Amino acid sequence: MEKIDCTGVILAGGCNRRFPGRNKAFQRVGANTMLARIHSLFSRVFKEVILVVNDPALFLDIDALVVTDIDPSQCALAGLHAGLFHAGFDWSYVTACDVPFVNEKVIRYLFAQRCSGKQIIIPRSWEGLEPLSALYHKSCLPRIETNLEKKVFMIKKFYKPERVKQISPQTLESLDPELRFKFNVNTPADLETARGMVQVLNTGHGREQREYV
Ligand SMILES: Nc1nc2c(ncn2[C@@H]2O[C@H](COP(=O)(O)OP(=O)(O)OP(=O)(O)O)[C@@H](O)[C@H]2O)c(=O)[nH]1
Repeated sequence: MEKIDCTGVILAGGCNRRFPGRNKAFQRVGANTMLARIHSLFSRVFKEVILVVNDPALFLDIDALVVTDIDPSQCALAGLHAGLFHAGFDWSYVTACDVPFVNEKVIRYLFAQRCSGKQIIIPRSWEGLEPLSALYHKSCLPRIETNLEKKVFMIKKFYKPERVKQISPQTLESLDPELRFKFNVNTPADLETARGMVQVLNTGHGREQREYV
């Protein structure tokens, strides 16, 4: 399938406080690190991939535009801001480096839902909106900047409801039945859960293994 005119933004500048001593981006789920899983899918789907970090020295090997936060607030909103600021396309799909099961069908569906008047196309799971698996238009930048200045860091707080298009959990389940695309790893226990979610199928030759993610 063709790559889409959209930037894939991966946020990887967090403090990993609930994952002490290790950087979540480099933890393995299945055969690859979480970051490598996301980057590999993004490189297939998007014409541009941006990684937003606070310590670029950790990410020298990755084939993506690596940028740092512009705002010093140290929160995911600051990462979203830098990602949209540097994006070469109007629309960006934004996710976090600790979301190992990004889903191409969900991404392409969200992209197809763009319409005039909307600045955010966002999945709604059974738990609520999923701001770190959503599509944002560059025109969100001024409201993000205002909230960063006001120190209102919760991402959803900058949304203007009439500019947001929500995608229902029922629709999402038709694309990703277990809504894995939004599973995120905060703790070592979450990492073990993610590893358990990777189903490995022995094909009969006993050697070749395929992951279903
Ligand atoms: N670029 C950038 N990304 C961030 C920043 N803070 C968090 N993120 C990313 O946003 C995503 C969600 O972050 P959180 O889970 O809220 O924070 P975290 O640092 O990963 O983990 P905790 O410290 O345990 O809360 C993760 O991918 C982080 O790497 C930041 O200041 N800058």
